[in-house]
Amino acid sequence: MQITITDVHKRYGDVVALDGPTFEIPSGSTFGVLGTNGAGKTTLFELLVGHDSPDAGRIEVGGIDVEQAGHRVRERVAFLPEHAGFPPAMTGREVLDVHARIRGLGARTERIDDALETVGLADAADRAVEGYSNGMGRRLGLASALLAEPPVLVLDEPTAGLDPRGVATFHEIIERIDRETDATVVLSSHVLSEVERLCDAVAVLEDGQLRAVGAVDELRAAGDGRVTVAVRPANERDRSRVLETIQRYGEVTDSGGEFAVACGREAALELSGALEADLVDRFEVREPGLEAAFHEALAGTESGSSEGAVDDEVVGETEVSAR
Ligand SMILES: Nc1ncnc2c1ncn2[C@@H]1O[C@H](COP(=O)(O)OP(=O)(O)OP(=O)(O)O)[C@@H](O)[C@H]1O
Repeated sequence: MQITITDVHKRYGDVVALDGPTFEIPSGSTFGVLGTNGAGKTTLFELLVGHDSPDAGRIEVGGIDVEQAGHRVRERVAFLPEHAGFPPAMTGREVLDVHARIRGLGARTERIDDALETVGLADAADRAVEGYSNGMGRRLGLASALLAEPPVLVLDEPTAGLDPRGVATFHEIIERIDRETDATVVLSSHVLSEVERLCDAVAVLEDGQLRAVGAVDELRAAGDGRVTVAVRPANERDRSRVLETIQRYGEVTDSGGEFAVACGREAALELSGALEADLVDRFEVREPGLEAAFHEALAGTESGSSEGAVDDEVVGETEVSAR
């Protein structure tokens, strides 16, 4: 089910949360909305699922205007919010049973079993939710979203706060949904590697504005050729020393205990020499990825110059297409 976002504006008091992004999310794709904290991702999702209305602009899901017919959109779109809580004394199965009834699905035992199976909670289904880990809670939220077998699944930072194993499990589940259903999956993240792995296409938001949009492959190709160096410290004790060294080479992202920095090939070589070998468990140089395109898109806007920026003609208007 295709989603179109057209010149959407939203303010909270003086804060401009969305400042006119316009792009399309192709039907059946897995689409990533990337952006740093406060970029406007959650706001966009709240509007997309009809929890709030834009001040101006239009969002259509499968040709239906969300503002005009929110109830029809909510039947088609399932939402995994960034923070979802459940009554702690209920079991996972009971939570899903209540959610199924609330949505008018009745007691669909088979569907509940399927959803639990899909998210890997079948064995924990009859345990109280209060005993679930953070990752299990997120997966229960996803199972709830899957109950209605929605054509559109909107996941707000689905892996935020999960440990590396939880992240990996979530990735596998999303990949399975992508493989086994026709659902259009829209997810937000600020972890580039995650979006690169899971998504066909991506939109980059910053300060509520669209900085780049396109198929992941196309955006990657439009990057500046910088490599990404991933470094895993050998132990907790040395993390800050390792980080201190890496920070000299660029902005560092930390995902699941592994640091990553985008830099030129020469700098990567220099960094490998600067890090004491016994402080590092893993040192990996990855070929140019989305990282470069992402930094380039944001760098061009900071300076206000076009130098080093993603060329709007090339990337900003690249037609988004599913792989
Ligand atoms: N209810 C609200 N009231 C006031 N300001 C808000 C509200 N919701 C969002 N904002 C502001 O709007 C901007 C966009 O926020 P939003 O939560 O959409 O960003 P985000 O990209 O999802 O960020 P994060 O990655 O931190 O979740 C931020 O400056 C935020 O402080």
